[in-house]
Amino acid sequence: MAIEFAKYHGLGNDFILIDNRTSSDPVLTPAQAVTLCDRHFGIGADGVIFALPGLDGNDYTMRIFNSDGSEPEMCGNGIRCLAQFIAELEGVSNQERLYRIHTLAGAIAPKLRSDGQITVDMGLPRLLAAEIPTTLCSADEKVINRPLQVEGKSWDVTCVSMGNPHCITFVEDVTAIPLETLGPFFEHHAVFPQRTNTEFIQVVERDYLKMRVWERGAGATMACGTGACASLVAGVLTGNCDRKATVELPGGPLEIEWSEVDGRIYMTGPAQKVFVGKF
Ligand SMILES: N[C@@H](CCC[C@H](N)C(=O)O)C(=O)O
Repeated sequence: MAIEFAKYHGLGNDFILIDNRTSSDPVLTPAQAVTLCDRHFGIGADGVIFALPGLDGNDYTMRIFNSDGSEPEMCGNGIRCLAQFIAELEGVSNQERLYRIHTLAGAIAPKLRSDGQITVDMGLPRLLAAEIPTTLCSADEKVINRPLQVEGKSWDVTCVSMGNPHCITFVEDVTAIPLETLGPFFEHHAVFPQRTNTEFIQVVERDYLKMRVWERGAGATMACGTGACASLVAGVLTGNCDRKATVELPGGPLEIEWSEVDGRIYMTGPAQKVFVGKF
């Protein structure tokens, strides 16, 4: 059986998109996703995203497998790509449109804008240790600037869940971080029972952050939408930044706002189709 796909990216965080609207289960297994994501023997991607029928009154459901086959709860860059992909499937791209998407992190609402950007209501950040989850402190406490020993060094970390877990640490210079060697030690640290995404953040201005990310299940990526949202929240909680800021990633900028009005996080950025194919 031939399966059609479209390749998309959000600031270089790239995905294989599958039209899965006729079935409520992904048409691929996690193992098949690993093969397709391989950059030498497959199509190459940070993950595979499935557009499934909506659940709980939502328009669609998003499921995603990381490039290692694990299934995360949410993906910020991925949901912008999914919204663009769905609009193309529906033949309504280039129009303003709001979708409600069921994810394992709850309902998420991406809005296609007339300027080509996509603004996503990412919901409320979750801050309690039990919600991350982490054993860094007791379950009902927030993890703000707590010391964590990694590779012989003490890092002050702040943990935020955007449905998926993030561990954020503020550094002088993001370019000096040996991401490939350090990243796996954070990801698999014993205090994170479901592993973690890790963001290294340099505060350039209170409204301009530079970020490098080591993603759970995908390694170093060019961008992470949930990571940018979690990092802005961590920046506010630690007094490092304003509630609205540009987060500059290796693949480009995301605009993030933690609304004072409703407490929700809003993320704005692009999604780009690269090519389509069949396998
Ligand atoms: N790149 C994504 C996050 C994808 C999921 C992550 N690797 C996890 O396992 O939580 C984003 O843009 O948010």
